[in-house]
Amino acid sequence: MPISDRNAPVLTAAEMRAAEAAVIAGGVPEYALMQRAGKAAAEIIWRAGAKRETLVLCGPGNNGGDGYVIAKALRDYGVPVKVAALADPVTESARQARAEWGGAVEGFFHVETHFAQVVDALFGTGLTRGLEGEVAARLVQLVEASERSYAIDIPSGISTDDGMPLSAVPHFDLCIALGQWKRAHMLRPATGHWRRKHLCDIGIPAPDATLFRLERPRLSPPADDAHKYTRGLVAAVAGEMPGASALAAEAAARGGAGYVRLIGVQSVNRTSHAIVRASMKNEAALSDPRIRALLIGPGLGRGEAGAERLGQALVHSHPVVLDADALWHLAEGAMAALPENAILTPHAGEFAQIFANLSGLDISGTVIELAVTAAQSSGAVVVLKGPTTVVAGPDGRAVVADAAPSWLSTAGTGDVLAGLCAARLAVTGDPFRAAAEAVWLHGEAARLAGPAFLADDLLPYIPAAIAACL
Ligand SMILES: NC(=O)C1=CN([C@@H]2O[C@H](COP(=O)(O)OP(=O)(O)OC[C@H]3O[C@@H](n4cnc5c(N)ncnc54)[C@H](OP(=O)(O)O)[C@@H]3O)[C@@H](O)[C@H]2O)[C@H](O)CC1
Ligand SMILES: [K+]
Repeated sequence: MPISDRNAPVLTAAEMRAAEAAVIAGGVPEYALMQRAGKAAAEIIWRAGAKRETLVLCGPGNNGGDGYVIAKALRDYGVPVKVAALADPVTESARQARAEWGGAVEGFFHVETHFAQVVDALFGTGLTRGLEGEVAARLVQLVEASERSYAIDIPSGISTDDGMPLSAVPHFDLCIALGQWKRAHMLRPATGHWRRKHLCDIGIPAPDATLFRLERPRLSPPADDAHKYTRGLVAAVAGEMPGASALAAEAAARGGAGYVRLIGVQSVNRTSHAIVRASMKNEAALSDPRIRALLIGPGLGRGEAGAERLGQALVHSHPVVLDADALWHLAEGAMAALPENAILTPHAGEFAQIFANLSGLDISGTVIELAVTAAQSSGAVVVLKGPTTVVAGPDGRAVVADAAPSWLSTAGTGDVLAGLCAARLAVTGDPFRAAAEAVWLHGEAARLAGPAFLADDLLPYIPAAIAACL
């Protein structure tokens, strides 16, 4: 189940093949799908490149088959096209596509090197190993010599399921994904091999997907009769470095919570007066049954005092967001104390520290497998933060955020994200939805803030990010 109908599925190669097989079993021939794919890709290439001379590189499988369909469609648009094949077609559909192209097919190593446009239809989801050295080098040469380049489905040499290059892979202007997004379309380092990507819908639904691309969520304004408690009370517990929890608390207030209480802080410069302070000694402040989300970790400290505060905070079993130093203490053994609705927001280093030591947990794989395994083993929603952030739930669902600005790699942005997670948890009561919304709002606030911001600068952009979702 996607978290909203805006979230497109992201498939493995095997899931894509299964989805394709289901459509074929339903009566659509494979060749018809190839026609749809090739024609859709050709239209994009023609719109981008008009009548620039184009070289289409075709491999032996159905990716190559798409290439022949593209070549024919471009020729029909009046584009001067040449085709160069690495090998003869080995599938029935690719043979048919080559027959319908009907034009000359040149040798991959013998065709001239300089073309305005190059289309890579050598290998797609059927890649089983890296390209031979001289094949990869020739592909790089042809693509680099062109003015524009297009990778059909996946750049040849990129492994579909983990986004890793298995041989030298050039950089393309556009990656044209066919049917559905595949994992490589979301994962680094693959995502560094194109400037833009585009998905062509060719009528292949993906019914059983568990991984989705994070898209703009739909949010609602507060109900007509809302008051601060019905909108959600967030309690943020401070620690040794109160500035971090204050930043997170302000992000929570901007992120839609009706009331934010900052507990255990003596003095913080410049915190909004709307954020209510309370002492750690005031037990009622922490046990308050109206608390819909407890936030602890930013600036907590790794000493005894931090551990003690975490223990005090978890006693009440409020829905919780655990970040930063709270995760550090968690790694020291507090995992069992997690309440039912918990969100953990580790970056890669914290993630390794928490989950590496859990016995029997296989933490190999891409960030997707890591986050899903961690969520399933901990029973919490895991937000694995990084250049590609993954939100995973204990039920195996995950969303991947592939487009966050790299300017987010600055101190304090994690505190802002934790505050947003708490706000959305207080508002929605659903930790998976909350974390996905928070990651999107965080990325959007960063996009709006532009380059070289401080984490504090994100705060005034959060309302505009929310406005984009209403
Ligand atoms: N999924 C869909 O709905 C549609 C997909 N289309 C396109 O089809 C490809 C997938 O096609 P497939 O034939 O499964 O695979 P490829 O074309 O990617 O390549 C398979 C052949 O290549 C050989 N191979 C694999 N790796 C290498 C390598 N490094 N060097 C040389 N040869 C390689 C492989 O042979 P083996 O030796 O491994 O047995 C195959 O012969 C998908 O990406 C889409 O572009 C449809 O056209 C539309 C619907
Ligand atoms: K390709």
